[in-house]
Amino acid sequence: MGSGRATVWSEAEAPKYGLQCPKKALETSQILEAINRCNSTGGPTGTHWVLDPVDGTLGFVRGDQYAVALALIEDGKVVLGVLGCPNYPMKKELSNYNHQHGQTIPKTPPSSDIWKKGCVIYARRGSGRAWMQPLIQGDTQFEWPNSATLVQASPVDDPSLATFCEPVEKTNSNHLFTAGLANSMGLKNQPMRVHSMVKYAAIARGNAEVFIKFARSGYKEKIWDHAAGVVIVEEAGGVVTDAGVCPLDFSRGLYLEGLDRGIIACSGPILHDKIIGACLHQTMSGQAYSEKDVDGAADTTNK
Ligand SMILES: Nc1ncnc2c1ncn2[C@@H]1O[C@H](COP(=O)(O)O)[C@@H](OP(=O)(O)O)[C@H]1O
Ligand SMILES: [Mg+2]
Repeated sequence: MGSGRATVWSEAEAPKYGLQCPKKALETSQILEAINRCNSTGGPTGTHWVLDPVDGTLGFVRGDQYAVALALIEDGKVVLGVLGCPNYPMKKELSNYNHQHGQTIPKTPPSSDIWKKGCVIYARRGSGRAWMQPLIQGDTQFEWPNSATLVQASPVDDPSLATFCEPVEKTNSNHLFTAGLANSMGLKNQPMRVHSMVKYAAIARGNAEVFIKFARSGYKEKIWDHAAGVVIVEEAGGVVTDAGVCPLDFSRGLYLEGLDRGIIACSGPILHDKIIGACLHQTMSGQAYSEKDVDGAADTTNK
């Protein structure tokens, strides 16, 4: 299951990850057959891997943030999430440096020796822990924990100190509505606009406190754009719901069916309560939340 693109993983890399290399190299037809087996449509029962091989395509083509996202869903619940973030630095201060300079990655790193580019962040449901480690470089053998470190969502619960992140593209989320929310909550920092599920990674490792995505009405969120990120944020201590305070429902097929307006991911319950309150207030006071409501630009296509 995935977003329709396929990556062919190099068999030669297998031993690096403690896996057995196939005795004979796979032929193209065998690889295509394996890819064709990826035809699950999800649902409430069974076990499914959910893969987004390039999440944040625009970020990828721009040389900015993107993620390779993998999640395991068992009977409709996400039990495992892994985010490979090739342009997201291990060092927290470097991610902050990027944000302060209005870009998600610096084009010129401050110093190449401290610039360990790229990380993998992952969590298992119920473990209460989320891990981060550098991408395996060169000939390094993968031997867990291989410099993996625990990450935790930020303890900040004062909105005036919190940073919120959102999609870069205003076609993907209503920036006007989120600016209104941020304002009514007293969020003072500039929004951190980041492509892809790296936004969930930023919450889980404490670079930002709030992630809000309010897509146009008619747009249906895909499970592969959120599954890995949600479990990672939750295990790192964060809270993720829709605007109606319901958990995201991964049991209803390829889409997050029944999603109430938008997605709100926070570093903790206090900020989450505040943003839900602000959201209610904003909706009651008639502020439109979807771009369609704002400018009539209905777009019901599901890319
Ligand atoms: N009109 C739209 N509204 C909301 N999300 C959209 C959208 N069109 C595409 N997307 C989804 O938003 C994802 C990117 O998220 P973000 O905007 O947070 O970077 C895309 O993932 P892909 O890039 O994997 O296709 C895509 O699935
Ligand atoms: Mg995606």
